[in-house]
Amino acid sequence: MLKRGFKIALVQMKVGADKAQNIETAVREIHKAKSQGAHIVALPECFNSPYGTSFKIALVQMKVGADKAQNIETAVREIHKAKSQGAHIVALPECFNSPYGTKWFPEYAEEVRVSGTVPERCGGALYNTCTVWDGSGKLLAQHRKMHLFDIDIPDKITFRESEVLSAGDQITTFEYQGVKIGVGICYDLRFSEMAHLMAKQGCSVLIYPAAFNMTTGPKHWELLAKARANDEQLWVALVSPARDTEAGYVAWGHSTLVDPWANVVAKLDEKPGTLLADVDLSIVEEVRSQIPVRVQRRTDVYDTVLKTKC
Ligand SMILES: NC(=O)CC(=O)C(=O)O
Repeated sequence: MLKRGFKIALVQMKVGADKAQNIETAVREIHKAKSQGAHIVALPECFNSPYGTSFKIALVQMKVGADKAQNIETAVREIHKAKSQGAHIVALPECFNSPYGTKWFPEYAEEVRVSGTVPERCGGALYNTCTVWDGSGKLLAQHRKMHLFDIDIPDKITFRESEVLSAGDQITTFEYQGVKIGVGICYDLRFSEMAHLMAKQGCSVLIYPAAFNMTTGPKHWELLAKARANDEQLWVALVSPARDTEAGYVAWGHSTLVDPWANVVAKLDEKPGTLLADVDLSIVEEVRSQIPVRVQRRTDVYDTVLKTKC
């Protein structure tokens, strides 16, 4: 029957935020086209997802103070603002509800799951935990900081999260509207193995709520974001609290978005503000196909393996 020609149907359908609705529309149109004699039916690119190849991310670099209710109010206001400006994903800084410091974590810890990154109390233990939620209030992911920030730089900064916090032991990734995203918290950024395992699980974007300081921030913040982006050929977003020079722990600020070529595409200074930018996922494929290190690894000689189950 196809020898002398055939009927093709090109379905120009509406693609919205509701994945199930998109699939229902596609199936209905396929059946309709078939009943009208179509031999081949084609759907648009990313017919199940509104992003196409890009989405908008908002990194909320907010002022975090001692007033927990005020911190939460600021976060909620900034989330609404970012959404009204078209953001699909909004990220808050590490410990957005609490001053960053081991003496504060027990007081500010939450037993119920709270969005963003907060000190979490679970039974007798405290964690530094990030949860991710979709627009309908469904929990998509929960990450407990896996690498605790225990450092000692004489005359500069000594910090020992392990005095009060327990470490998580899970790699955390989630899928939102067809995009696989990995989450790490602050010191986790320093561990290339963790980023590599998230990339191996299919991530195109890594988001790190973080709070580097005035010693490590200028030295390593941007360097590490670029390193992870370059190593794994994906997007890296770092979101910090704004700098408060009166605080016990002074955050570096400079929330940053780096593309898979390791270009810094957007960066804030130290003041409160929201970085709103497009994340173009086609660049992930571009870099990975042009510099194909992912398929050139000598996994016959070495490997990075996950030892806990996700
Ligand atoms: N605060 C952190 O967890 C990490 C940090 O400041 C650093 O690695 O430097």
